[in-house]
Amino acid sequence: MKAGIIGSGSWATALAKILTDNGNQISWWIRNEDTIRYMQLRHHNRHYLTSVYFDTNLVKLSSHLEEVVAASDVLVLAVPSAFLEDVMLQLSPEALQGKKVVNAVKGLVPGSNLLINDYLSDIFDLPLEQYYAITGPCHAEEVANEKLSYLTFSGLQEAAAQSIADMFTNSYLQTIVNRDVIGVQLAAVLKNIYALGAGIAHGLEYGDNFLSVYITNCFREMQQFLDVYGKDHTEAGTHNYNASAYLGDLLVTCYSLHSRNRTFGNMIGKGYSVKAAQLELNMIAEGYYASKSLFEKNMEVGAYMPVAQAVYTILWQHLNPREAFLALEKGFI
Ligand SMILES: NC(=O)c1ccc[n+]([C@@H]2O[C@H](COP(=O)([O-])OP(=O)(O)OC[C@H]3O[C@@H](n4cnc5c(N)ncnc54)[C@H](O)[C@@H]3O)[C@@H](O)[C@H]2O)c1
Ligand SMILES: O=P(O)(O)OC[C@H](O)CO
Repeated sequence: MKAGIIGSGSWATALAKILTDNGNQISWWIRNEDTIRYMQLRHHNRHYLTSVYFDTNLVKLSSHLEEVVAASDVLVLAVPSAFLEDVMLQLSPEALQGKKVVNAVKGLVPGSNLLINDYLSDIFDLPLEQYYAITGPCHAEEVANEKLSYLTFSGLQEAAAQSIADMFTNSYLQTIVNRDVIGVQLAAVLKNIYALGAGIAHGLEYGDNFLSVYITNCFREMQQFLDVYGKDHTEAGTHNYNASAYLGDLLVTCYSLHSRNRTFGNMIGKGYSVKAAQLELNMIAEGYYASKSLFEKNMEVGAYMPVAQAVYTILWQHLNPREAFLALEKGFI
């Protein structure tokens, strides 16, 4: 299977490393011509994971999206959710016909608040059977350093999910395959919101004891949301909450210093404005967009989500973080 990657941030670069380390030839869509020229000359991405060098014989770079999509059987999406719609709308509605689309984005489409599979189904008529999700606790920076990591590949077509996972499996990357393609995506969206909240707590100088209680309550809230959501969306299926795509990703994003969401939240807890934190981070914290999308989505779902709601209200309605956390403290078990 010929693989294509859409995006040039940290995660796209990490996934390109894994695929090319395994000897796969890839087509890679990079938006910026200067970044392409730099990579052709210097063999690494000048902005993200700069220590990762590529065998340029294995990498075909292009800023023409249609070209990359046409050349790929398996298309990996790794653009932050806030830009995904702008990127995908460059394609014709037939462009994804017959393709396997592998979503590595941990987010909802801002505005419509759709899961990526629902968005691709609406715009490109992509059946869920051709759609796969990559989730799990995995920071691009650790992939760059070849530290042992685990990724989960989910899809209704388990055999195809397995063959995609096999393209990524190697000595530093273990893969897990399941059919829970909706649940793992929602868990990934939620954990970004909770990690941002963990960062806020850290910025407010709560300690490790509180953080462990906070994460416990977030994990329960995540399950409550998925349980309520699943009642109206039977395709959501059953979820193994103790698997690494659920609990593991929540833990790594709340605890790791690599986490963009935690770092962003930490600045908010310390008193930065959203704008100032965005400028300082210079990377995308998905939890910021997710908090709004999830808040709106939950108006229909109706799950009890005090933590996600507090994060949304702090970021989007200027609620004082200290006051929000004082209110949360009382409800934790
Ligand atoms: N970084 C990780 O460790 C990691 C791990 C798993 C999943 N993810 C997910 O991967 C996705 C991508 O995140 P990332 O960490 O690679 O982001 P990043 O912050 O490293 O990169 C941001 C990317 O967005 C691009 N960009 C900026 N403005 C744009 C625009 N207007 N249009 C199109 N692209 C634009 C930049 O060129 C860059 O490629 C997110 O959904 C994230 O949750 C990231
Ligand atoms: O750096 P974060 O917080 O965006 O998280 C990245 C990955 O989703 C961790 O699995």
